[in-house]
Amino acid sequence: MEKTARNSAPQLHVFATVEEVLYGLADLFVALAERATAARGRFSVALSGGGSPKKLYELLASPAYRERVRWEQVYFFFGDERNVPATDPQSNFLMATQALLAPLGIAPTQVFAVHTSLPPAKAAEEYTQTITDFFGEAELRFDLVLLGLGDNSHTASLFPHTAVLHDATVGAREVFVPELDAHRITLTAPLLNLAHAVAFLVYGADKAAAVRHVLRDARDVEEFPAQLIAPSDGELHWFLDEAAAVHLTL
Ligand SMILES: O=C(O)[C@H](O)[C@@H](O)[C@H](O)[C@H](O)COP(=O)(O)O
Repeated sequence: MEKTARNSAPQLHVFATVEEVLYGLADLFVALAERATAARGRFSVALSGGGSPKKLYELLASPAYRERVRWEQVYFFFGDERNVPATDPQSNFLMATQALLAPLGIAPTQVFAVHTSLPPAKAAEEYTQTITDFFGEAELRFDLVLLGLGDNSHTASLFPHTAVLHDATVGAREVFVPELDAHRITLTAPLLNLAHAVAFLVYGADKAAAVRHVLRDARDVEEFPAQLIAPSDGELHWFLDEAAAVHLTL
């Protein structure tokens, strides 16, 4: 049973079980893909990394969902990446490939990975160009950005007390994917906030404090970077299980 709460910005979708959370977000994915392909002939999605989304990707690639999306029109990017080889277990690209892209037979031309074989600064510069080239003269707006939440309230690789939190360098045509440090590359909050839709997937009691910090505590983006995520002209969804949402009153 879903409990939803619409307030000024985030749409909260709280479910009793993780399975229901995953199905709820998978249904949104399908709906957004239909909307985007009808409007723009394609669906651009920035995938999140870490452990939480793996089950979502496996569900989308399962018989329950694989026929409900026109995958040949879906283009995959990464909200952040670790600076490791694409064969490294820490690679977000590897996780998405194993859980989603390979099972669906997604063509390599539809997948835009960070080239972590390059030095981080070069990889960031090149990925910036990759993103701007993809959108070309069209609006520089992902149709969907998927995000997770760390127990320290980071999202993507926007970590507390780091300079990238203040990187507001998204202009008409310039997008910076700054090197966070020698370990990661991340899309910046201003770029993520251009999306037509952003969806957080957060489950488990270990995330409950971070969820409260981000959604209920006073604004303090240095401490709670995920508070930076507020699409300027798009939807913001939080898909949560009850354990992660325990401190929220709906
Ligand atoms: O590359 C990453 O790890 C993600 O971009 C990161 O922001 C992740 O979403 C959170 O750290 C939550 O990770 P879990 O889902 O593993 O808890």
